[in-house]
Amino acid sequence: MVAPRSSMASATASHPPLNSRKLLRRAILNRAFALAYACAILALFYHHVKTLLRPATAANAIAALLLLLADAVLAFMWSTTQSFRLYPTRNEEFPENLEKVVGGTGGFPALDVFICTADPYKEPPMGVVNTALSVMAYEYPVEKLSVYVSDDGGSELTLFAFMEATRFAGHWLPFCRERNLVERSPEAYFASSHRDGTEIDKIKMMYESMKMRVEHVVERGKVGDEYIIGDRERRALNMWTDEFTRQNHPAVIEVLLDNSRDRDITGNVMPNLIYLSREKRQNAPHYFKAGALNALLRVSAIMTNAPIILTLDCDMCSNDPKTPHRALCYLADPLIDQSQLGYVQFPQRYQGINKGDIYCGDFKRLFQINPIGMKNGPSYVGTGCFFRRRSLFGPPSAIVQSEIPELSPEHSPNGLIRSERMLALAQNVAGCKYEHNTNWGHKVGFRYGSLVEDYYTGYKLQCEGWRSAFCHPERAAFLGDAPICLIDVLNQTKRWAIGLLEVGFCKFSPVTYGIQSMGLLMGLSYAHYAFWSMWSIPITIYAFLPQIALINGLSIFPKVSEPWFLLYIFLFLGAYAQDLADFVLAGHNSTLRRWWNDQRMYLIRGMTCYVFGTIEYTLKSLGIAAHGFNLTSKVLDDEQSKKYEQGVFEFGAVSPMFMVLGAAAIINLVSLVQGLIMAVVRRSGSGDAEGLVLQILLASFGVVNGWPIYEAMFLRSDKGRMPTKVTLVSAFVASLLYTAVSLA
Ligand SMILES: O=c1ccn([C@@H]2O[C@H](COP(=O)(O)OP(=O)(O)O[C@H]3O[C@H](CO)[C@@H](O)[C@H](O)[C@H]3O)[C@@H](O)[C@H]2O)c(=O)[nH]1
Ligand SMILES: [Mn+2]
Repeated sequence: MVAPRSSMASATASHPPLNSRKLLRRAILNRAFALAYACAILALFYHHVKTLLRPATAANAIAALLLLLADAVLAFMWSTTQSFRLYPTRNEEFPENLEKVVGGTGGFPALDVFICTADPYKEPPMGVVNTALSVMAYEYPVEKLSVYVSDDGGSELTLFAFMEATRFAGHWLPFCRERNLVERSPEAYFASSHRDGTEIDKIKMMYESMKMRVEHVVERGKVGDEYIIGDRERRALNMWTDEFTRQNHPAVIEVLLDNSRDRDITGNVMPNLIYLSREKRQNAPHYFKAGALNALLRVSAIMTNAPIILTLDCDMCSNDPKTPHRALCYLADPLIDQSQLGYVQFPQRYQGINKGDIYCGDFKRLFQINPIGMKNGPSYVGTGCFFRRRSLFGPPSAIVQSEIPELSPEHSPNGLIRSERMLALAQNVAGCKYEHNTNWGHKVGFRYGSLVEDYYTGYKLQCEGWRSAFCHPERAAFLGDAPICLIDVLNQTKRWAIGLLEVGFCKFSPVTYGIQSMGLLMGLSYAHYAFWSMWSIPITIYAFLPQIALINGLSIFPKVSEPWFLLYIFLFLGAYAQDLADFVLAGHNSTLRRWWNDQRMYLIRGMTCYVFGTIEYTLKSLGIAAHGFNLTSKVLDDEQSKKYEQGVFEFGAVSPMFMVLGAAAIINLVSLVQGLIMAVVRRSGSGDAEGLVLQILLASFGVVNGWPIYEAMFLRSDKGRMPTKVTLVSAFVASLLYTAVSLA
């Protein structure tokens, strides 16, 4: 984060403070614990080496080697997580002082908001419209606010929805202002407010009828003639000819609202609203979301070129109309070195998460816990981030010149945004050949080369020397939708895992380039994510190996009476206790149950998306297969929603990922039963079960965690149960492992 110059104490009389940053007390505890834990890890490796040097049997030697591998990876991951724990801080903002410091709202910078959407069927246009309306209604000087919507789906349905939204906004914006609403996405407002009144009824009806028209058009897949109102709309929609397809079409730029002309029903200025669908050609690379954001960056530069940019995904709405004020508490603070502060990131927070958060949809560690510990400020997470436009144009010390002067962050556009000259220029920079042989995506703009363009872009900016600030107000600034179906959750994380590996193994890897550019701790923070999928190695080994050994009566951990036993207990409980403490201290609905489900999802991800992500990444690196950006579906199926609400796992898909989970669950159950029998037999006989205790405990842990899987395989009959085919394959894999090992 930006130097402690921003602390309250340094606020002068002429500048009341805009923010404060405090080191949390737990920093001391964390450091002491890190020291103790590091010693324990060293002791563990000493023990491993000792065992390896004197293995009792060949099986013991193989097991010892695999355990060493698992623990080496765990130790690496542990060391990277320390980068989040040594300097945890809490930030606070004082937006009430903002106007005083910058000299009234006149001192506010202009703000361009970018919203991305990519498919009208997976991302229903009404959702995108709600996102846009919620930010158009920001409590911000309207003449300084512009909203740009990028439609990578190239869909007339989305454009149509925005034409409707434009008309509705004329009523909605004054409605929000007059009533001083906090919820300014109509969907959220109407869902939560049950107040009556003719005014409210009227606008609600207007909203519902717009929604009906839009949904009807989406259902039909075409904008019927009867829905088209004016000539301008007809002209725009006429671009969708038969040759116009999603992968092959010219750029479409529609200025839906122009603040120099358009007024709401009370005669007030409206913010600019621009629809953009960049040019797509089949043979031209389009770089997914990063490409879309760069097109937005250029088109907005031509039209408004605001110094501050907010990026938003279409599945996220504003939940607080004063959010830009909070961001400005950093981006306009005279006590912060503004030439270094690149962006202010708000955490991704979600609505509609079920009570126990069974799929870890909150991603608390990723979005809320780890960011407070990053020394130079958090990474960029793709949405809810206010950028200084300048930060996307080279390091703080040396601006990278643009190909045309109109794109420079220093340029001030003049002229009307609907003027022909401007539209022609915008059309040009939204072309798919525009970036050819330029710095875009490499030194300028959002960076190409990874499916997690957000992480990669933030990383490259921080390597260049930009700092960032984490802003986490009590009331969520934005609320998004998390996937509510297990297979969607796993596919999303798989995409992230692939994207992260792309960065981990590129020539700018955090472990080499990152550490050199940003120092050890920041480098480790980024390395932690880059090699996120390495969790799969220890998790898979610990889910199968000790259990298979147990089935064969082979002891691979220390006996209860040995001191090494205590070391294992300390390492396990210590890590879990610290994880629990971090989780609970993060607040925002941190229940014990949610933590338990969170750790279970760690295990599930470890055996599924991280493994398959690594495989896909490897295939792609070898040139055998290619992967794209699999959009997460935002469509809610009623039955699925209901089941999710009840906290029931949804498995109803035939996926190899589920087969691995099923096999692990079966192996754990069988080994636990067999282990317990063996323990009883050996105790009553002459044998010794002491050496199997840790394995029995581990299998019990696996079984408790696997409960939803057993239910889905053997007890449920609904649509979300494990498909019989998956259960059969899982059982087959488990029995293969069983026989293979017992023969050995
Ligand atoms: O070719 C594309 C693909 C995606 N998107 C947009 O990208 C956003 C994120 O897509 P989504 O399917 O919602 O992915 P998530 O996994 O939910 O998104 C997380 O991960 C992404 C990187 O993989 C980041 O870009 C996101 O900000 C972050 O929230 C959406 O608004 C899409 O419309 C595009 O504009 N063009
Ligand atoms: Mn999303």
